[in-house]
Amino acid sequence: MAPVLSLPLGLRRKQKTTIVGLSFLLVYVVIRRQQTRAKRRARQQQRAAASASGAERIRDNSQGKSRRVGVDRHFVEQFKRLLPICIPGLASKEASLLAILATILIARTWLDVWFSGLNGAVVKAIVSRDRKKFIAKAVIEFGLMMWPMSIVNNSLKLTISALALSFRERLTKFAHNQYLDGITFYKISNIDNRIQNADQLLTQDIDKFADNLSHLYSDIAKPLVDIVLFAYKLGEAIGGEAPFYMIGYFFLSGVALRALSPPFGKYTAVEQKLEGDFRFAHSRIITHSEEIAFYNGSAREKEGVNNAFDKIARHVKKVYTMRFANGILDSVLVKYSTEHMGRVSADPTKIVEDYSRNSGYLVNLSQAVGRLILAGRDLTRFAGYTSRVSELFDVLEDIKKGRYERTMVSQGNESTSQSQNVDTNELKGKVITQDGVIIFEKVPIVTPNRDVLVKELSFRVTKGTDVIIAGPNGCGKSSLFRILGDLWPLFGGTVTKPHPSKLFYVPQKPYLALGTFRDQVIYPDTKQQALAKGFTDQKLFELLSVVHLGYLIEREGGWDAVQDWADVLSGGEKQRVAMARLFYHRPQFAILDECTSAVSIDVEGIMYEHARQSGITLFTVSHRPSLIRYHQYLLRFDGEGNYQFRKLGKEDVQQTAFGFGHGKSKKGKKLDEDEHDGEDADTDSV
Ligand SMILES: Nc1ncnc2c1ncn2[C@@H]1O[C@H](COP(=O)(O)OP(=O)(O)OP(=O)(O)O)[C@@H](O)[C@H]1O
Repeated sequence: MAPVLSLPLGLRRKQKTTIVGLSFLLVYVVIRRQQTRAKRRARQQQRAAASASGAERIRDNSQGKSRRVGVDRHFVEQFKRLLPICIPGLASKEASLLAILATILIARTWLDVWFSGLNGAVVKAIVSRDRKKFIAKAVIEFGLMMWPMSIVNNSLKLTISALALSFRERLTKFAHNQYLDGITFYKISNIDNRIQNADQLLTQDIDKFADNLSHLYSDIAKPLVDIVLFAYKLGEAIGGEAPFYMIGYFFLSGVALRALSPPFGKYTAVEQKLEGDFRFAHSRIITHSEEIAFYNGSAREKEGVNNAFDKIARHVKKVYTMRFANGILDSVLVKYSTEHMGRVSADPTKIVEDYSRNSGYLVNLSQAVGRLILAGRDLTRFAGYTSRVSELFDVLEDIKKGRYERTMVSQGNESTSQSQNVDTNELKGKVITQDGVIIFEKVPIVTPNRDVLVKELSFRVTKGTDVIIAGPNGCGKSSLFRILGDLWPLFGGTVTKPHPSKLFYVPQKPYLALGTFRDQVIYPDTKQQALAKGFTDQKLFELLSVVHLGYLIEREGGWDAVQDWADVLSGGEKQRVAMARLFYHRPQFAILDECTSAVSIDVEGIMYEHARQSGITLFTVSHRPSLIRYHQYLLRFDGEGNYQFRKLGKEDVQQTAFGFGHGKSKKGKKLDEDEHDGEDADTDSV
């Protein structure tokens, strides 16, 4: 404050020497601090490379390494990529809003200049005891001025809110287009494991990024306009020295603050991730409330959510303690240095007017420079959100291009984890689209972790030939379908299959969508699409009767009833709805993955018969030998990497078991490891 006030005006030699000396000292401290930090960072990177990935590590997509999130070149690159999404062009709504905001900010600065002048005139009127002038200035002009001031201030808030919402809308729609493009939403959480909580990123982080961006524009643009204008006005009134020294002082303070501040950008990104984990822990309790209640698992779950929360609390505590120390520094270097000063003149009343007006300019100028420096602190927080949002978009883009990255854990003497990049465009597997047939030729069944479950699988199934698939838990039965459905990458061989619209998957736990009861049966079609296919409610009722669910229409209040269907229907009812859905779609091939496990054997038989009559060829995964009778072929895995594909005979129908143990199958070898396992597949083709 005081030293700052006296610096610009009438500086003596001694004072100038002190300033130069202090500046050098400051620069020295900053450089030393940067060096220490660089060393510490290098040590941290070494440690990070040696150890497994920790929760607090921010990953660099391109290299899978830890890196500091802050206002640096990387941030600028990320920001440059996000900006065109937020502001797609000069003719866009966002560009217009920015132009309006700029106009309002200039109007606001102009009003501040007016206010400083008015302030001087009011003080002069008081000192010269000019009652008339006092009333004209302090009461009338001041009163009138409140109107434009208030309109401008509120317009500022309105425009910033509109801008934030527009940015959020652009980013959210952009993200949704990518996330829900094909099966990207599946791959982002099942194949790639760079992102843990995509929901948190899509909801909270995008919102915070948009909000920060809209404020940042005014937080930076307004002080910049203020600095130019008030520096000019002040220079006009008291000469150029004052604004020069003041800006110089704040500039040095800014450099010092930047160097001494902890990496708040990184902390923001970490905080968001921890918030995501916490939310996820709670949403799991809601999703699995019934199972948890039956197990009486509340104490265990409480431990889980409390742990997730404690991590947030510890982190936030660390951050606010650092913010406290940093805030003191901010205040000392920037905030409290924004005081006013004046200059002596001849006429006593003019002196007061000048003093008051120039003080106004000076306060405004110093506040503007101060705000600009403090905006730098907000910028580091913004860098955290930028990093999170751009990481989401990077991963989405990678997945779209067929690339994924996965941290895999290898169990050896020591359990280690390493990141692996897979570019599916470089894989040797080939897909041929052909109606009425499914052929696997030397296809390895490989998990995204590169565990080889079956080295080479070959079989051929034509339309009308139903196959039952058996094998111990974890041998790769569902994995075969994940490969068939393009969920998992095809590492080799050739798969010939009909267009995906002619394959239909019925899982053990059917998905029930939000919406009416009709929506459950026709999912993912809409009512209009169903009607276009000729499915009136009457026809749908016939399908429902096949699976013995006709009573539900009356019980639940008709086809248009909306309920939380996952809660309302029993396990068996859900599975029967899923079978009705299968009959509605009538695909060429149906993959039935333990989808009748909760259905009574008689109703199961009726459903299987109906599927055959409808011309749907079945691929059934089941541990129930009672289902053998509905199939002509058996594909049997032994859990050791071998399989058998053969025709079923009469004697098979009498079987009471598939002849496998119920234990977990042996984990496959890694894809890159040498593989010498013998393959005693007894293959047959249909
Ligand atoms: N997303 C995934 N990423 C990595 N490995 C996976 C993934 N999903 C499943 N696996 C692994 O693949 C192996 C085969 O799983 P799969 O679901 O095909 O077994 P399954 O034969 O259908 O077993 P079950 O009879 O128990 O349903 C298992 O060891 C499992 O841990």
